Amino acid sequence: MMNYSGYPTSRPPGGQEGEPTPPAVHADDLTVVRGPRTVLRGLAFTVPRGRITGLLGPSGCGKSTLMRAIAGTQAKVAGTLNVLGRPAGHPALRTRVGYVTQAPSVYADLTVRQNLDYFAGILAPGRSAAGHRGENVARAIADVDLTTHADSLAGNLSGGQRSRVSLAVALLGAPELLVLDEPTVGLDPVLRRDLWTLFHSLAADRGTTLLVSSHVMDEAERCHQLLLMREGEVLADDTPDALRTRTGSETVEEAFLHLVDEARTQAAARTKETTR
Ligand SMILES: Nc1ncnc2c1ncn2[C@@H]1O[C@H](COP(=O)(O)OP(=O)(O)OP(=O)(O)O)[C@@H](O)[C@H]1O
Repeated sequence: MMNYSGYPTSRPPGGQEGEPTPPAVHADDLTVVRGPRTVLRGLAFTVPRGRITGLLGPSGCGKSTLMRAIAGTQAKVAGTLNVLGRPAGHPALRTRVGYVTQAPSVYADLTVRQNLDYFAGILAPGRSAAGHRGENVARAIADVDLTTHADSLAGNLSGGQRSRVSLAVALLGAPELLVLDEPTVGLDPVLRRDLWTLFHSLAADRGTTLLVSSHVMDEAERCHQLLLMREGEVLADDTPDALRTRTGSETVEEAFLHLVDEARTQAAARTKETTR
């Protein structure tokens, strides 16, 4: 059943039947300060559930900072930032949100399987969960296509393979929201395509929401929804099709450039207005 906002209605844990399911992420007037700089300024956007939202923008525009805020690891976050209906960083979100940083976080002196066994043991400790843990570990390794490397030391893998071990760790708990910071950077085209196929099957078959950052505009075409960022602000929050149509562009890259020019013109007009 859909409600007026386009979100399905269901009974959220502890909620009333018929209440709308909150979006995966809802931000309003979100501001983040890092050191002396305001890195994110007054952001307002929504990330829908069960879809792939691409977070795109040039290097340094604030993508990682926004992802850290959503994952609850960023200090000095002001404004509204709700994740799966709770304030970002809420302890109840720990098992519901998977976050993969740009730097792979795996133990180099353990094999792929040992890394996953270790994290699976933290998620579901105890002897009685051993069978379940084994299944989850095998599934996560297969998901990221590392079955043939399961017994290799993580330290002996390539950078791209290590990133996929990190992704497999995040998949272990079957999170409702996966926040992936530049997961395809440095991967060859075949692996990039395979990862995008995995992202689509996670969304379609498991209902997972994915927020995927990239500074490569052609990856935008693979997303259901886009958040285009520039210099700490959201330029657009729309589908690739709508963005292309609205700006009369052939590609999302062209649409992005169009929006940048539009924002510059508006900023110049505002400056002229205030100096009059
Ligand atoms: N610890 C910090 N103190 C002050 N400023 C910081 C800090 N970390 C990042 N910044 C600044 O915040 C801005 C946003 O950084 P962020 O890493 O979020 O960008 P990004 O879009 O993810 O870039 P990239 O694609 O290169 O990873 C940058 O201008 C960066 O210089």
